[in-house]
Amino acid sequence: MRSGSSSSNAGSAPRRRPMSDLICAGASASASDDLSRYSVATTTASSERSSGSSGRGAAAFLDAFRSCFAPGDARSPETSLSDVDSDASHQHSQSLSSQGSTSGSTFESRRSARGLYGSTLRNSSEREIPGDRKFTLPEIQKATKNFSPNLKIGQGGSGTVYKGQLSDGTLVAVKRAKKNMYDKHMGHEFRNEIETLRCIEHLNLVRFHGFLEFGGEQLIIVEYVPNGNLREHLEGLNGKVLEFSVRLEIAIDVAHAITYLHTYSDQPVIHRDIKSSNILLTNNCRAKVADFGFAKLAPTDATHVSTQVKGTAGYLDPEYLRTYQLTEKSDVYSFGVLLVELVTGRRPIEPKRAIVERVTAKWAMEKFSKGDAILTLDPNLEVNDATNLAIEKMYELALQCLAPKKRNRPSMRRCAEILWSIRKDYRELARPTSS
Ligand SMILES: Nc1ncnc2c1ncn2[C@@H]1O[C@H](COP(=O)(O)OP(=O)(O)OP(=O)(O)O)[C@@H](O)[C@H]1O
Repeated sequence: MRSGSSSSNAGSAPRRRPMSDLICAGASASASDDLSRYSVATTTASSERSSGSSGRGAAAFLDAFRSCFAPGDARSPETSLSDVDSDASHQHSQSLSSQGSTSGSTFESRRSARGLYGSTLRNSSEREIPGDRKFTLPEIQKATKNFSPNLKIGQGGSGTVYKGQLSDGTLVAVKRAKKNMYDKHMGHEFRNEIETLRCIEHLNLVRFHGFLEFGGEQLIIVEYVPNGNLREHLEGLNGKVLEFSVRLEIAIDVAHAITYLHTYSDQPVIHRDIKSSNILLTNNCRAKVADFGFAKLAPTDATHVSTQVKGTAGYLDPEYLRTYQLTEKSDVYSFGVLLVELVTGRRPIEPKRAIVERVTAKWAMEKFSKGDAILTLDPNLEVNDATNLAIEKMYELALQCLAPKKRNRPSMRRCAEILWSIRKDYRELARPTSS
């Protein structure tokens, strides 16, 4: 299905939104206009980005995907993961020790030249990023009741997240960086998140309000997203099962968000940490992608940037692990893992299961190849014709996203188009028939 499907996408469903909602504020052209405009920009930016899945068959993908997990491959996700994270079930972000080459230096220097990197943040006195809302430390202390433990809503690798309410009533999430004077790397990560957040605006991305650095404090103030993260929902922590149709919508929201990052924003951004705990949900279960701590601006004059490997165990692109060459396709790989997670409800790595089931994506793709995809469906979900077909199609897409070689993975834009088509078919089949 091509962009024409976006018009069928704009029909009667209650939660449907115009494409203009999905792209950067200020864009007003139709969905297909926007898609083709940015498609051209993408193609010229990088030859890598212009390559699609090239119509390869599922079997070929599966063979290649299997080889990714072949025993003895020192770079296989299983090996890498155990090296990286002995307690994979926690899925904390891991910064791998391997340092890549410096072929991304052009990219880094261009970034510096643009003033995107460090220039406004070098001094330690209080300041705000130009153009963003101005915050003061007392204001944020008041909003978070002086970082009250009762208002703590999350703990990540680089800091603690608090809920807060500004004096005008706006609810915000305040990310407070870990205080580690000796860890320059951590400061770098935190600033990276700010610099990235400044450049982007999209309905399915957590909105950036501002930044504050004062004395030893580094604070990021973003939109508060009230309904927890996707991982919590898949685990049923809020007491309700996330219905299949909602999971499909979430997949589409995330695909839109990453498509925007890769193609619509001023300079393409690679998120590098797409995972279920970074997908936040609104009360209507719309998804917003968060956590730009690892994000990197994609090079527009090269096919990749060589960089230190970062990301989360279970979601990491094996080719990036092997070559340190980062492209948008690493996010596509992580998105493939996320698709499997949405269908199965399982974490990407389940250390307590039988060996054949431990790496969820591998297990699910094997079942899919034998025609048993339905056996992998989250047991909390109802099996019917609509889900049956949708699972098959979602796995077909997941298999392409999980292709060991990035050139065989689809673009995120293509993923979104395929998911629109899956949603259309799902709705048609799920509609009650009048007898
Ligand atoms: N804007 C927000 N609104 C509501 N809750 C949030 C927001 N940002 C983060 N959280 C909550 O805080 C948790 C931790 O977020 P954070 O981005 O710091 O770390 P993480 O992604 O879990 O881990 P890491 O940073 O190590 O990858 C999230 O999983 C989410 O539950």
